[in-house]
Amino acid sequence: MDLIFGKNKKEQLEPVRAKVTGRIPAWLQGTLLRNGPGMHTVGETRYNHWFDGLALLHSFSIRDGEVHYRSKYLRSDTYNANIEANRIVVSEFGTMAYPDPCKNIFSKAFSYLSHTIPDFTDNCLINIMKCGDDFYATTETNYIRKIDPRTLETLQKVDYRKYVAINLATAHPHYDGAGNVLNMGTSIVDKGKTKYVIFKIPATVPVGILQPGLIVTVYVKVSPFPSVVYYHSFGITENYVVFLEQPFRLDILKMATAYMRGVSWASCMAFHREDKTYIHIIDQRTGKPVPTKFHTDALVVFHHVNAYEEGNCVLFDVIAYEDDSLYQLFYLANLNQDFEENCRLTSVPTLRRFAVPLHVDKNAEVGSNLIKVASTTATALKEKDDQVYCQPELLYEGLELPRINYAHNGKQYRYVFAAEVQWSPIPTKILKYDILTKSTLKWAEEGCWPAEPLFVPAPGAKDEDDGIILSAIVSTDPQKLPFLLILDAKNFTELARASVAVEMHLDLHGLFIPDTDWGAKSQAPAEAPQDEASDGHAVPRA
Ligand SMILES: CC1=C(/C=C/C(C)=C/C=C/C(C)=C/C=O)C(C)(C)CCC1
Ligand SMILES: [Fe+2]
Repeated sequence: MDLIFGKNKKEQLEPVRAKVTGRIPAWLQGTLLRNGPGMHTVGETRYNHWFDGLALLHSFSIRDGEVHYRSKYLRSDTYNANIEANRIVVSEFGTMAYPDPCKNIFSKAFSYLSHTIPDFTDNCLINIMKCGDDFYATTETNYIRKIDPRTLETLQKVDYRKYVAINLATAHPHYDGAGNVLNMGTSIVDKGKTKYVIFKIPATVPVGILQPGLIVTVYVKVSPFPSVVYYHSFGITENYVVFLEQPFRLDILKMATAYMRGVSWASCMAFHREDKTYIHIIDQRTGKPVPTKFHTDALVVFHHVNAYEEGNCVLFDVIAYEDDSLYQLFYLANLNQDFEENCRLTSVPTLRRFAVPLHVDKNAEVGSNLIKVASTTATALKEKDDQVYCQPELLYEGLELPRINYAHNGKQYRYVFAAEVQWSPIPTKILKYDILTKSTLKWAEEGCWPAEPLFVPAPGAKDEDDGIILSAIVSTDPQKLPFLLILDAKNFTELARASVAVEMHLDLHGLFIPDTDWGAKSQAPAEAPQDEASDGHAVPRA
């Protein structure tokens, strides 16, 4: 397992041509760009957690039935400082690092006191964000790194704090129809208060870099210090934002002393199973929340799947856990040979649908179900003190890394594409879940670990599932090369696979850039391949 998780991956700087079998649809022209941790050891030092690894970008360029692969480490300030020192000198989620190991406790304390809130890492390893014509690697701190999606070169470092008062921001922004970015962030101590901020980055950002003043704050929710909710994503409907105040919290007082105590940020996070989860529904135009206090049981959600409005309700779907075991399992010490034993989730990720009434009749009877929508069995029960208790509908058990046809984001939809996971967090299958018929289609192959399945719509698509699924597959079998899998999203049959003789890493998230999307200013990139497929086999043209 260390081969897949802990081993440092080599970059593939020159595009390498993949060996394609099957037929790639002629319309599929563009670049699949993805991000994830690729290096966990620097010199003699090793990160503790898989989410700490240095960001390794990789891309599959698909053009005229051919596929070219390349990968490059994000040259973040963190990467450069580590490589120069030949050891880990910047703290990450699960690893606290000390730039100068000779410093005693007093100088450590001084170093802390001179940074009331630490300058977090710019190791943007989680996702890729599109802003106008620009692309950024993202993580959950205040930094994003602009990248060149063609060459995977690292460009400017952008500090969100220059534009909006936040210390943390999600790596899962949303986009509206005009391409404006909607994201959420947290200001951890602003005049003694914690603020959750919804902000917008207009798509008209000038080519180059974010400009001050271009980020517009939409909503700020304030909660008393020191409670800081940890959240990894949020949901949007046409008019609302769905924000889950889950009892999975960062303890700011612990964080303030973590550096001195020599413990990681991750150790300052805790799940409080005795608490409730509060559901906030915020009007995007006014920034005002629906005033009723909606709550549900304690849960942990990393990924929102989709949300939409129906019959005076907001319906929203999430992948929910009953504890925080997911983050515990990704400590590299667990991801070793005894992986099967060490790596059992104590709670299986489940797809759950919540229904929240937008208007609550003050006279409704206590105990009555306020949901009149026929499409779900989720309930919202009126309580004595005008609170509403939401009980979700369980749709499917054992899935993570959900994706949808993004044209249906915020709207009614039918299909969830995801990786199937059971008691271990490692995906072994790709799955299509039909919410209407509650049926599934699956793809699996011996020893194959699929990445998040990404849906790309076919041109002129009519049905929600008219298109293909892209997933990068790594294998536990050393004889089997990693490959890009292309499935027909309708019936889940394999259309093609593109194998590459490289060390591919298990990644997290990414996006597909159709060639038609490259800014008018530039052409789709031409590849100058180092020809891997020149072994005489014909590369089929669709
Ligand atoms: C560095 C750092 C953080 C990083 C968190 C990361 C990197 C989380 C990654 C989560 C993933 C990959 C989840 C997948 O489902 C915090 C805790 C926000 C705050 C303190 C500083
Ligand atoms: Fe994520």
